Amino acid sequence: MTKQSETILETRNVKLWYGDKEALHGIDLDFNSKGITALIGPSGSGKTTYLRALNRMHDLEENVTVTGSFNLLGKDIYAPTMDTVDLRKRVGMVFQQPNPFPFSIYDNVAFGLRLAGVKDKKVLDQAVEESLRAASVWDEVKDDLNKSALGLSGGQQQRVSIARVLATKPDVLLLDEPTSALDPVSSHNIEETLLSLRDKYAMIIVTHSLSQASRISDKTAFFLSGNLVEYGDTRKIFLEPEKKETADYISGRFG
Ligand SMILES: Nc1ncnc2c1ncn2[C@@H]1O[C@H](COP(=O)(O)OP(=O)(O)OP(=O)(O)O)[C@@H](O)[C@H]1O
Repeated sequence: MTKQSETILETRNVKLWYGDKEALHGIDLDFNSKGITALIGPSGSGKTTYLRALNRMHDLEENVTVTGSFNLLGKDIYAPTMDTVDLRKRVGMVFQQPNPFPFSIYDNVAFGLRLAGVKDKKVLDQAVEESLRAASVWDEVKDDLNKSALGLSGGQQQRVSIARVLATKPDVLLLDEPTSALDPVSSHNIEETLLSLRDKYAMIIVTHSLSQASRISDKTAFFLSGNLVEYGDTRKIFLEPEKKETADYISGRFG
């Protein structure tokens, strides 16, 4: 990371239950305002569960209980007064499957701004271009902005999904295995896009790919059975992990 960064998001003693099954057992993690944090760990270790708690996606499910503190720049994410639409603009989510809406590329990227009441065409045009440029897909789509986003390749759709999130000027981007449905070239393009954004945003990425985590992340958090086993600089986690479980996972002994 080249720029100075501060803590933007602090979580403490995060516990989460699906019904009466405790899936997270008290996670403490802080995130810098710039840079990429990878959440790694075997299947079922709680990575996605934790990620979705960060922008209250579990509110949409029944029977989920979340406790602990979630502090986004001094504001309690779970405060009853928190507007979840606003929260999800500030803490945007990119999913595993590219998920463009079935309308034009332009309308996809302008969606969040229009929802926020922006009508001025000049403002929208500028935000759409800036966001598509930031997501490294502008050159490929600039002549087709009025065509359906569903006609794009999976990799282009995923970069348009990233542009859609960037358009609302988030503080934090959550990325849930954003390349796992993509071919190697498209995955590489997404990684390059994320690297180009690391000096501007806090990004938290769930990934099953240890090579991806080591290539692109500044920090790595290793989850196991609903616990955070180890967290630190990615180089340190990969080269000199402190815990045996981390070393075993990194070296491919399980998971
Ligand atoms: N909607 C749900 N209802 C009940 N249990 C769930 C639900 N979603 C996840 N779980 C359970 O919570 C635990 C953590 O799952 P989670 O999906 O967060 O793990 P993960 O590390 O992201 O796994 P993966 O890498 O396979 O996506 C698992 O035991 C899982 O079975």
